[in-house]
Amino acid sequence: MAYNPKVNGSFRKQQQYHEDKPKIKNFTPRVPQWQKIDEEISELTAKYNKIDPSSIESFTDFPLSRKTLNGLKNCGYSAPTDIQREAIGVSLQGRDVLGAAKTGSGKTLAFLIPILECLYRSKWTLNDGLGVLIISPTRELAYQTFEILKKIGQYHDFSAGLIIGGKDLRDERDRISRTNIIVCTPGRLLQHLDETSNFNCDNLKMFGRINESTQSITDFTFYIVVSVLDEADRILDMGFADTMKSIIENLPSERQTLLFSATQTRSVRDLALLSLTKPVYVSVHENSLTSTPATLTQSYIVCEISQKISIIWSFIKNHLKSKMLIFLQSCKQVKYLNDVVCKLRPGLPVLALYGSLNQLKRMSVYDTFCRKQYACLFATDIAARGLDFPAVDWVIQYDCPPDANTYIHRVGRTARFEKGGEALLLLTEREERGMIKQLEDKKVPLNKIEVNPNYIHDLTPKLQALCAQYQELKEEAKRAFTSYLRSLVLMGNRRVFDVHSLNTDQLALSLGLVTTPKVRFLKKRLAQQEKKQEKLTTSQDNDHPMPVNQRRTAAEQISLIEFNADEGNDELFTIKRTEKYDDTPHINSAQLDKSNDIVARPKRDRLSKVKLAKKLKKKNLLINSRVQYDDDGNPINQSVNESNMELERGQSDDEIYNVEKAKERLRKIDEMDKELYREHVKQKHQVRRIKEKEVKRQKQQRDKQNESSSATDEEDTHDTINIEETSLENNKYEQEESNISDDIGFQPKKVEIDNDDGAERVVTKTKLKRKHNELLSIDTPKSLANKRTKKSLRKVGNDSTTINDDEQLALYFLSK
Ligand SMILES: Nc1ncnc2c1ncn2[C@@H]1O[C@H](COP(=O)(O)OP(=O)(O)OP(=O)(O)O)[C@@H](O)[C@H]1O
Repeated sequence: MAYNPKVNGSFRKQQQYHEDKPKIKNFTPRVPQWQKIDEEISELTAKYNKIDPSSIESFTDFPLSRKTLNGLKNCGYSAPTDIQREAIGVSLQGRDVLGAAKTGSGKTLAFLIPILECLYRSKWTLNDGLGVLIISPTRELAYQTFEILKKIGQYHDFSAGLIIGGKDLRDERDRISRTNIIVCTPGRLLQHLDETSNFNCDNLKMFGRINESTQSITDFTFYIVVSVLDEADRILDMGFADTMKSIIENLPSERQTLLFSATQTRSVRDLALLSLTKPVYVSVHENSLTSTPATLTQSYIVCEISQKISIIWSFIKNHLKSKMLIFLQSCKQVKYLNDVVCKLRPGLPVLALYGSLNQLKRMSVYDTFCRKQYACLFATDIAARGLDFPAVDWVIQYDCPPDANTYIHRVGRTARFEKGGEALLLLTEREERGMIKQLEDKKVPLNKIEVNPNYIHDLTPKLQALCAQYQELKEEAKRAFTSYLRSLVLMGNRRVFDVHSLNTDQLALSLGLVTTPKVRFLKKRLAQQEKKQEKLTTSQDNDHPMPVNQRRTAAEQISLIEFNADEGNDELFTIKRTEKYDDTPHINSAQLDKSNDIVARPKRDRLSKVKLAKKLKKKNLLINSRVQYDDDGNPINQSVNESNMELERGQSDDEIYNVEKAKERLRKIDEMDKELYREHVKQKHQVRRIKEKEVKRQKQQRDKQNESSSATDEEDTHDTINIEETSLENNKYEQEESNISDDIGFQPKKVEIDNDDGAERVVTKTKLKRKHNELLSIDTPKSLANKRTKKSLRKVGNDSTTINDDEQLALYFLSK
């Protein structure tokens, strides 16, 4: 082998290297991953009880897992906000939490961080199924929360799913049982709980609670769920309360519950519904001078209702370099204003977000508005809570909010996380009187401003022209008009919202409608109120005769009735939302620990069916009686009803409600029915036989006449053929009739020959049927007896008499 200095040289070097190194290497075994995780978990849990919120400056000061800290760092979150500092510690300790902080203060992370930690600590895997439920009031908010969860939880191995309406249910069903964290809306969650067979919350396994004696997390044997209610007060509001109740029934009783909102609920009823265990109330801005962000400038304008649309149009035209969110009360108003403003081309992107929009469109509008620098978004209250649209400059409330809480959430879409923003509220005079007081009570600082009339561009003529040009737009305007009035009626607070004080003609005109649409529900409502007022006056006159000067005026009484509607007396409409914050008892922080003792209000007993039936019977009302009528409007089957009554009469309650007796009674009625039916069939056959005989006889007569006559001209032959065909058809038709068809759309003609003058008459199937029914309806015992006698007479008589008798009998029946 030839010498290669390069190779040989390097070989020598290698040899030298190996000779220098010690021959036996010290082997230190690698620590397995699971052991590292175990060590980290025990290290973290040991620190939970030592968390001191006041000393925390960065997220790394919390005992959080490396994966969570990395996720937070990646998203640019380093220092916690006030609510995060206060709430994360207690949540990690396994306590139920009621978290309250101003809008845009970072409540979302305050519950997302503990839930990730809690799953990590219990070594949750994909196979363990559902561990955490996050419930949001709107689809957009659920979507937004899901997106943040994905970002901060990117280093964890948990599965998360977004369960909201408007998405493919089957797809959700397939994956739901394998999902660890579900972010959902209440309705859709309940649908899955009801319909998805492999989805239940029974075997939710979660981290342990604080051990009462040692004050440390030692007990890992509990099976519990962490449920998070974002915008808790809204979710527990009247619209969702029933759904939430059903959801909570499906959750295990051992669970940790976190509730967050800018306007936190402390109503006893809500807390009883959730059955919280010694909840901790975390409110970081309770002592703040205002309940809205300090960086938010708020003002309001008082104007006529008819001026609103022109003011908004002028505002948009003057703020083309802004991002604005305009709130309206109903979907139809949003749709109309959006369409109108789009048609008028203001010079910036115009969007609309409302509940009746399809899900894909909703998502795309949400994304578009997030991305745009300058845009105008018309929206209903689905955009009022929790949505974190970046850099919104203006929030305008075109319609007065239903209550102060809704106001706070609406304006909270701007001035988020220490950024600036402005809010403008449009009010009518009446709304100003009622609403401003409420807002002041809630610590909302507002300035009244005047609008320079020179800046208002009157939009009415343009709208009228548009409505005249586009029929569809006109219809939309009508719908917007009606839905606004309806929304006013549905508002709980009658001191602020009075539909009858509105000038509806002016409102319609301002929307571009020349004539005011008729609103039936308003008329009905007025009539109801008048009735009530009359009753009130008469009862006052009768019960408490009062001097005239002390009696209430009609207007006062109407408003009194309206206020009564606040208490749920409104019969025509149901109140959508009540101001429960004012009328339900509240619970303070000190009392929260005792909230377990709260007892749900007992339900009123309902009348059972038997009790109801007995009550009706006492009043001599016949239960489930039905009277049927024939074509001429005469009652039929009366005999059965009567016999029912006969049977029931004279029996004691025990006999009537005895099942065996009832069965016996039904059997008797059945027998009677069968007997009647047999009689009917007999009559039917009898009549058909008579008719056949009659036709046969007529044919024979004609044959005889034909034979005897010498006339053989074509016309006569033709006639005969016609008649023969007709009679054949008659037979055919009778065959059909005997089958009693229900096909009323098809009416074959029947030619009937008048016995007196031999003329042909066209009879429709309906007429025939009626006649047939008439024949069948001869079911009185007397007529039956007559028929039987005639039949027996025919039997004993000779042939010729039989024919005559039959003919007479047939005529008798036909003339009936
Ligand atoms: N620790 C933090 N550091 C920096 N930014 C944060 C922090 N926490 C939250 N934010 C930002 O603050 C903004 C508002 O947060 P979030 O939506 O959680 O507020 P919120 O209190 O839930 O508001 P709302 O009451 O309207 O629901 C978001 O843009 C979020 O990214």
